[in-house]
Amino acid sequence: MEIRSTTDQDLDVFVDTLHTPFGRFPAAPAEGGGAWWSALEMDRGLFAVAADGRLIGTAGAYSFELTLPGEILAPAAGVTAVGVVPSHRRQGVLTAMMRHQLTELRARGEFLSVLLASEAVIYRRFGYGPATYTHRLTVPRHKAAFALPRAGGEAGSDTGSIEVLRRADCGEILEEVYDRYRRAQPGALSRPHRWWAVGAGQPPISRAPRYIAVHRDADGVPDGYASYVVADPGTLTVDETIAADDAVFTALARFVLAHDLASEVVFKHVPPEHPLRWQLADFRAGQTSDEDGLWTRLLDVPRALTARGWFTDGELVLDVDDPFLGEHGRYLLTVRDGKAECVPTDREPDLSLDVSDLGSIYLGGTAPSLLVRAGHIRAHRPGAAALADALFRAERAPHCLHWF
Ligand SMILES: CC(=O)SCCNC(=O)CCNC(=O)[C@H](O)C(C)(C)COP(=O)(O)OP(=O)(O)OC[C@H]1O[C@@H](n2cnc3c(N)ncnc32)[C@H](O)[C@@H]1OP(=O)(O)O
Repeated sequence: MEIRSTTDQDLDVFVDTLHTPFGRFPAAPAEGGGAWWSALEMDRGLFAVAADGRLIGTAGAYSFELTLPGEILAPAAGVTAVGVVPSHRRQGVLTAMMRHQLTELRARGEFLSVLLASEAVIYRRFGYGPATYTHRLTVPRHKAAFALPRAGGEAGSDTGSIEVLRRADCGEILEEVYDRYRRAQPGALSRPHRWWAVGAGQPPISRAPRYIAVHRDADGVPDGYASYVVADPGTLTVDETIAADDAVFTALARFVLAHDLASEVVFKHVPPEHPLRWQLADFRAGQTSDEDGLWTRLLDVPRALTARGWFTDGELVLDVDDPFLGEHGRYLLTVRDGKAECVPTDREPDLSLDVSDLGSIYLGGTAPSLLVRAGHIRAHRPGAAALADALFRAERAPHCLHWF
C-alpha cells in the first residue's frame, strides 16, 4: 500500500471513492449552490492506494482558524473526508493515512489538528480527544414561556430589532455576523469565504432554503441571526443561532419560540453552560441531548500551550505521552498575566497524561479533574487537579457548530 497526495484533477474520483465507505452515493448539489465537497482543498488530500493500484482510502484537511481561549486565532487543520473502502477495512489503512497526515501537518508548521468524529472509538488512538460539546434542545411551544429575569441584566434588555429574510438574499450578512462571532468564541472555526461563495457545508452556508431571522442592534447593524425552517408536523428546526451577546441570543430564541404553527422548536446547537434553559418559566420545558463537537490534537505541545490565552496564574509540570507518534515530553507550564511559558523540565510531574487527554482539556471545555476521576489523567499530588482546572478554564465554554 502507498499513500499519495491528491491534486485538483483528482476531485471527482476522490469524492466517488470517499462515498463508498459510507455506502452512499454523492447527493445532488443543494438547490442553487455547490455540494459540500466543493470546499475541499485538493492540495491537502490523500489517497491510500493498494498494491494493485486500486484507490482504497481517502483523507483531507481544511485550512481553518481556530479561536483559542483569550480570543487568540490559531491556524488549525480541519481533518475531513476520511474513509476506507469496506473491502480493505481493519488492515491498517487509516492508521497509515493518519501517520502520513500528521507528519505532513507538522512539515507545514501546523501545531493543531481538529475533526468531527463519525464514531467516538476511532480517533483517540491517533491522539485526538473530544474538546467541545454541544446541546440539542427541544422545547414544546406550549411550554416556551419565558420567566421574567428578576435582575434584568444584559440578557433581559434588547434594544434591537428582528427582520425575517430568505437565505438566498442575505449571504453577506450571514458571513459577516458569523465571522465577528467566531473571533470571540473559544472553539469556533473560521468559515473561509470560499465556503460561502460556493454554498458548501450545511445550512445556512449551503443554499438549502431557509428563513433567517436577522437581529440588528439599535443602530441597525446586524449582530445575530437564527437560521430555521418549519417542517411537518410543526417542528421548527433552528440550524444555528449566532449572537454577539446573550441579549441577542435571547431575543432570537424568544422570536423562534413564538413562531405560529410550530408545535416544538429544536435548537440544534446550544453551547454548554448556556442560560437559555434558566430563562424559561418551566425549568423542565426543554429536553437536551449532548453531543461531542470538535476533537483536538496537539502536534507541538509547547507551541500549542503558549499560543492560547490564560486567566489564572500558576505552575504545573505535565508529563505528556504521545503513543501514536512514539513521543514523550515533560514540560513546566508557567502562567503569568494571561501568558504561558512551556519548557522541558526534569522536575517531578504534577499530572501524567496522554496527548489525547491534553487535546480534551486544551480549549477549556473538559475539566482535567474529570479526566483524573475517569482514570485517564494521573494526578501526583493533592491539589494538582484543582489547579489544572483553574488554569485550563476558558473565559466561557468552548463551542463549535461548524460542520465540515
Ligand atoms: C473526520 C472524519 O472524516 S470522520 C469519518 C470517518 N469515516 C467513516 O466513519 C466511514 C466509515 N468507516 C471507515 O471508512 C473505516 O472503518 C475507518 C476509516 C473508520 C477505519 O479505517 P480502517 O482502515 O479500518 O482503520 P485501521 O485498520 O487503521 O484501524 C486502526 C485501529 O482502529 C480500530 N478501528 C478503526 N475504525 C474503527 C471503528 N469504526 N470501530 C471500532 N474500531 C475501529 C481498528 O480495529 C484498529 O484497532 P487495532 O489497532 O486495535 O487493531
